[in-house]
Amino acid sequence: MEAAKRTAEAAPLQDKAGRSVRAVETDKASAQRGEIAISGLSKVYETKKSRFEALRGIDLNVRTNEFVTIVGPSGCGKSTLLRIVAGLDELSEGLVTLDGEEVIGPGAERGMVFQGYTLFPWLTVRENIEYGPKLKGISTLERRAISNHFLKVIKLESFANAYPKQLSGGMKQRVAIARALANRPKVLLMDEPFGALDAQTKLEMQEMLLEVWEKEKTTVLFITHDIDEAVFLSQRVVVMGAGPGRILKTFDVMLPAQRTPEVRELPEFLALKRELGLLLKH
Ligand SMILES: Nc1ncnc2c1ncn2[C@@H]1O[C@H](COP(=O)(O)OP(=O)(O)OP(=O)(O)O)[C@@H](O)[C@H]1O
Repeated sequence: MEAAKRTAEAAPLQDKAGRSVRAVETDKASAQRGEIAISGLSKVYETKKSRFEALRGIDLNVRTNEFVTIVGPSGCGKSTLLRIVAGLDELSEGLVTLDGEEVIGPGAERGMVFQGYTLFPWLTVRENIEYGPKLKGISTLERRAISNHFLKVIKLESFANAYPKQLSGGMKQRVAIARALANRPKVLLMDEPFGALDAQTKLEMQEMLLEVWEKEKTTVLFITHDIDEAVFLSQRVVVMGAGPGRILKTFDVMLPAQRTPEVRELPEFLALKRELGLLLKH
């Protein structure tokens, strides 16, 4: 027993690329996980005086490792839907499952990134990233390996000891993504994460997110107002309509898997943007 314990303690916590062993092992397992199934979902906001049907009859499956974006007019219920998947809001009817298990509340297997910067201002970048693993009781050494890995992924190694107020908006969102990923979520739920960024930073963040998504193998459900962003990032675009919020149409994005900036010039890219634009006008 003692010998086994010693061996475990002596085992390297990082692989050659500097990634924690736990991270590498979890990656292998994550290839088969992260499937969201939403069926017959309705949401009614009700008070004694009023009743508002925000969502009606939503059916949507997001496959393991898939990147799906939801677009739709303001108020059509995109955030409500995401909050229900996150377990932050309750549905009125229907069912949401993650890998077959009913979602009944928030959970570390579902990471959230919002538009507003939600970093803890009193913690450094590294401490923000290590926050979730620390709550889980992961050792200091292993937490360090996790934060090292994600600092590298988001290319902010030199800002490890900086505080959020010392970062630009784009950098803060990179840390928010790293912080969500440090919990090794099965899915990443993103509500207009780049909505507040300037145009150039937004493009850089989109490319960075795709790199991270490919590396970390996470299912992503992403909300945006920006059609260009939706087409560039995703494998599928879901268009919602309002009154009550419902799914109008789903589009497979038939673009090269490698989304280089040149993809934006392709006729297929422009055609899909046009089609989405027309649908959203009505
Ligand atoms: N707690 C609440 N109580 C009552 N109504 C609510 C509540 N939260 C949201 N709503 C209503 O539900 C509808 C959907 O809101 P939601 O924020 O999900 O839309 P959205 O598509 O994300 O909008 P936006 O793109 O502007 O963020 C809106 O009409 C909103 O006013």
